Amino acid sequence: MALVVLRSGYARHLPSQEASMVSNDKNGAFFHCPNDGTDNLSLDSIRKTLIGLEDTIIYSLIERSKLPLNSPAYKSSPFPGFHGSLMQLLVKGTEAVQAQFGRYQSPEEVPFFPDNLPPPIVHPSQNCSQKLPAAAASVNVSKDIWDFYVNKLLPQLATEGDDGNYVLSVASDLVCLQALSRRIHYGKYVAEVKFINETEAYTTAIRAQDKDTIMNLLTDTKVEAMVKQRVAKKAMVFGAEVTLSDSNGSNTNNYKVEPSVVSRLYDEWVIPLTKVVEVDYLLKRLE
Ligand SMILES: C=C(O[C@@H]1C=C(C(=O)O)C=C[C@H]1O)C(=O)O
Repeated sequence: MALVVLRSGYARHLPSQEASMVSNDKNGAFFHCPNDGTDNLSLDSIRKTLIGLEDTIIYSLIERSKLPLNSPAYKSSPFPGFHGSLMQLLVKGTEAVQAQFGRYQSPEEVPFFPDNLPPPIVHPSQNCSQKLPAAAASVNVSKDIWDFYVNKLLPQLATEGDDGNYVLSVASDLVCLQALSRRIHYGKYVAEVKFINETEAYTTAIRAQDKDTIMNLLTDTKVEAMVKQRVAKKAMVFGAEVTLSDSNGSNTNNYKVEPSVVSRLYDEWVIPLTKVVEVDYLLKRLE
């Protein structure tokens, strides 16, 4: 059985055979477009997308910080037919539904549980989602993202405690994980543009499988410094506690998520993993 969204907008479960015949022509409006409309690749347009994703990531962290840690949701406990944590169960199930709507047809959307995902019944429209060479498909740092999120970031975000809201907590975790993953795997587009802009230099380094040279070619320390400064500032602005009592309307000592947590997140994880994605993509670019 597969979940099908009909032209009428209603969703129905159909036998898989019938579901795979659902058309996704233009009139059917079943099309997928990266919400930034990346029809043409340029470093500026991609960087603009990454800046937009900073907002998405920071807002998602602020939402998660409203709930306590709820640690039982991350411990392995037997569920009928599934041995894993509540978080793993919810992420796996959500990804299975989203896969049917074509979520993982874009190179920047990488599932955390790629095995046995159902086939898409909705495919991206050709006229607006950017296609990358085949090398992009196998570049995947999801495990690293999951590990740092659960083991390093979450304890800094959520206060100790258990209010039993496990499903709300893990649903909020998934929003954070998908935003972080999208930002980091956007490194594939960055790498492609850098390859196009400096094909000869990258080709020589790729042919020599020279990771250090590739890393040096793609690193822009000025941009990285600006990114870290900007995300800390956004955390201050987005996470400021607004009060009606004091003169300037906000209590500047109390942020929903510590700005230093966000800038360290980028410094220690988001930027390094984005660059790992860029290097891994480029090493495969000439295959
Ligand atoms: C993403 C880019 O590539 C690298 C990674 C960056 C990041 O993750 O913020 C910033 C600059 C580069 O070192 C880029 O050049 O914009």
